[in-house]
Amino acid sequence: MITVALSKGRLLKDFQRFLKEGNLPQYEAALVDPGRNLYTEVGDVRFIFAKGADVPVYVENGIADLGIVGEDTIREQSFDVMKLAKLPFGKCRLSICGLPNLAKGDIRSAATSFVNLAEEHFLKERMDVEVVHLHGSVELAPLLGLTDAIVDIVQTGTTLKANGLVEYEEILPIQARLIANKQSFYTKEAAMYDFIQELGVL
Ligand SMILES: Nc1ncnc2c1ncn2[C@@H]1O[C@H](COP(=O)(O)OP(=O)(O)OP(=O)(O)O)[C@@H](O)[C@H]1O
Ligand SMILES: O=P(O)(O)OC[C@H]1O[C@H](OP(=O)(O)OP(=O)(O)O)[C@H](O)[C@@H]1O
Repeated sequence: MITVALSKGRLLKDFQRFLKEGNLPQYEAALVDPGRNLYTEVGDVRFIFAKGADVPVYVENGIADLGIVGEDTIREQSFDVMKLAKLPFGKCRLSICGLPNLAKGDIRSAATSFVNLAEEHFLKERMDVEVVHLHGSVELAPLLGLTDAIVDIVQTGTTLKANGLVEYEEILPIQARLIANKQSFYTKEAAMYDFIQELGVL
């Protein structure tokens, strides 16, 4: 038995579509609507449904052998896991955004849920920017004068446009990643390869 950690949000829906397109009905059917179930088993594969940010925690600690998580999650906080493959879904980007006509030199503060990634970028760019941590609805910050800019995920641009904000600079392209526990390939080699082979992502 191998355990695969999945998020319960948009990446689960994307993975379901991926399974449907990949003609893997046995797994797709099990994931259609887990409801309040936090795990399900299909043959020798157990899927657990976690908060996206917690997926790498289960993989790093060997509770899960594999996991599907956004690149942003495993870049914002480092985890001792194997990054196996980029998956063809969950595509978005982490960008600097703000009100129109904001000059780069005028950015003195930026709100974000990705403090480490934002501070890493501003340090690299030698920009003296105060990073303010928010947990969500980050677009409010420049609208209400909390910060000059934001560092947030942009996918379609709909949220920015709806709030009169513009995207200035992409700092990280993002897509879903398949990650693995470092010991699982030694202890469950055959089962790991069988499942990954079925997904066709390596
Ligand atoms: N518009 C978007 N907003 C946030 N994350 C996005 C977006 N588009 C793609 N993603 C990717 O999806 C991941 C989040 O998906 P996940 O399934 O973990 O949770 P969610 O859909 O954000 O729901 P929640 O975090 O509220 O449970 C992000 O880490 C990012 O890699
Ligand atoms: O470019 P768009 O397609 O508008 O997507 C970007 C928006 O989506 C996310 O918010 P959301 O509320 O969906 O997710 P969250 O709960 O992680 O903030 C993100 O924080 C942006 O606000």
